[in-house]
Amino acid sequence: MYINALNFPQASQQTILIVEDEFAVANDLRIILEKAGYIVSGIAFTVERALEINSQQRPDLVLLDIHLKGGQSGIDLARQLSKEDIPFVYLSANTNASILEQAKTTNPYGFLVKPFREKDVLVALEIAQYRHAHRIELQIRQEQALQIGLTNALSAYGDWENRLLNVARLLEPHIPFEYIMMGLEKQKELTVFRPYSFFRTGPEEYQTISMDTFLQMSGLTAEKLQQFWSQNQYGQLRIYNGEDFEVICGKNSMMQAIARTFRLRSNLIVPLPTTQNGDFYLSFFSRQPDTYLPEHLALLQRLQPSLILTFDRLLAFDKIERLSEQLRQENTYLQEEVKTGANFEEIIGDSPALLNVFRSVEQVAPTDYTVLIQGETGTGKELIARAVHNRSRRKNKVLIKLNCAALAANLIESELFGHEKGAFTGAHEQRIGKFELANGGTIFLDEIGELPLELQPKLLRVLQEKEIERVGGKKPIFCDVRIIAATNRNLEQEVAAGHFRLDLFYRLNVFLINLPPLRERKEDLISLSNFFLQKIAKKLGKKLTGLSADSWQQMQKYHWPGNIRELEHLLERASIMSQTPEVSFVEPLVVNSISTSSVTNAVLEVKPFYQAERDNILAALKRSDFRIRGKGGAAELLHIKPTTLEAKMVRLNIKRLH
Ligand SMILES: Nc1ncnc2c1ncn2[C@@H]1O[C@H](COP(=O)(O)OP(=O)(O)OP(=O)(O)O)[C@@H](O)[C@H]1O
Repeated sequence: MYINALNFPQASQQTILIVEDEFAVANDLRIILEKAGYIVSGIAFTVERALEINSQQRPDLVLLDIHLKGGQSGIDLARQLSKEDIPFVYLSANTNASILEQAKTTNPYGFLVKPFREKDVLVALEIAQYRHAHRIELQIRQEQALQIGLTNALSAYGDWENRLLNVARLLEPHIPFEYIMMGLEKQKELTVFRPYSFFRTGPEEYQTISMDTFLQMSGLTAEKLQQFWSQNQYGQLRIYNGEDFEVICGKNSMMQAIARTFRLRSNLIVPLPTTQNGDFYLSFFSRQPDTYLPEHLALLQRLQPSLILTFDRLLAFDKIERLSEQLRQENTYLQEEVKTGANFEEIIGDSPALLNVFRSVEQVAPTDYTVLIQGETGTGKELIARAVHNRSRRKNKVLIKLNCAALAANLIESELFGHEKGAFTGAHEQRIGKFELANGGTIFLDEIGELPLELQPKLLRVLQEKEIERVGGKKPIFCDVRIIAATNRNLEQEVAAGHFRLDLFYRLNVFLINLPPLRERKEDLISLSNFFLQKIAKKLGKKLTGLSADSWQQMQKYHWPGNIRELEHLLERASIMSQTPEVSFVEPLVVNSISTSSVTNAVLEVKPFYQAERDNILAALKRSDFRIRGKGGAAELLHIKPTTLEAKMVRLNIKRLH
């Protein structure tokens, strides 16, 4: 632009209104303007007077002081002038930052800082006139640049937080705000996306407001926030200034909480309907009660189509990436499941004790309650967990099983919650954890009593907030997972011994299912034996008709410390050895329960529990020739799962012999 202030040909045609309550300043201005050939349409000391003069003669431009006598300020008048498309230049002296911020929101055509020189005034006027004459063209160019900037920012490499922060930076000069929130309105799938909020702390300075920060600043509890959030609803593109803002805050608790926390007084909301997971929205908040103008609305309306397109594409891309990762891991998991043959759900038995358990399963399955299954090893806790899942609304989603005793202590966290690439040595790729994998479905935490104390608060957080955080991750991820936990320990005793957190125990113990040991439901022995013999016959390709009377009698007397797993193993071994269709035990079942009254000092050497456990494991390993798995392996002798035995060996520092 070429400016020749002292020889402006159209100056004499222009009428200027001076709004200034200091007479000396106003008079100086009048002299400068008239000397340059402008016509001064009037001098007003107040907004009211300025409006009066304007109604008689529309000026070509207004020179406007920010601080004026009377109830209204120059900023109030500026808003009126904007509506009427009259260009204006502010005159100001020692104005503080907040007033300047407000003044900026009115889109002035220039600023003149007092005291000013004649030359400054004339140049400012010339620029203002030029800008006004070319405003449409300028606006189009600015909008195009903004549109390109927004698309680039959104498509840039990086995480959502950075992308959206750049979006906020680009929008702020056009749509002022102190606080901005961006996210998906119907966040059924919070895992895909959660809202991002930024608080403007200064020009070009923003603070990311995470959920935790917001909770701290607002004083809300996580539950309350979740409740407000779920009720949050946005309508169409619109402005809430002044009273409208108060009204909407009265109806929308989420908005009210934000407004109270950051002292906000107006809002502009822009929904961007995408084809992915509901509407994306941008919500601008300002500390001034009347910041948002129809022109802001109009600008966003013009930007809307390209923003929708970009968000749609990005969300779809994100979703595909996530789903394919989940699918890949689900596949691996299911393949493992099929290999372990643990996919059946046939629970045999009709003893009153077991029927009671069935009733509990029917009762709790349709709810989303956390279930805690307690029972000795081999009583069928996993079967019951599957039964709960298969009778729940989640039955078509995956049930992920995790044996807390069989995890290496240093990998447990990453197994449960996943990790980001580079989170620790060896984390070459991002990996989603079992909780994320189970999203929408159920997670079965077997041997929960073995969960290390330091991980218990993290599990508690999932139960309370339904949120997980990947190792090395920056943001929490929402997980809609039902939890079923099982233990063969008495968790209450574990709490008393300080091995298990009381708060976690209460969270898990919402609905307790006690699975009785086999010795308390011997009525089931017949049907269980028949069921297993049929299964074994098929597997071995042998004809098996039943058990010998002697074996049957032994079974009735035996106390079954390894419960149903022991029964199955015993029948399998006997069937293999059996020469006839009628199966008999090769070795008699030893009833080795000792009543406390018969215990003598010679029988009972008291050892620390871990020592006794260690000795017992060593004995089993010795007997099995250090074989853990398979028939006659140490795990079978101890009536525990091989994976559990392996974990115990690591914990008790028992090294394998190769
Ligand atoms: N009622 C039942 N009907 C048929 N099979 C059963 C029944 N109960 C248990 N089983 C079988 O017994 C074995 C052990 O069951 P499961 O693994 O569910 O026990 P658990 O209590 O989870 O054991 P642990 O405490 O060692 O984890 C499995 O092979 C299971 O299929």
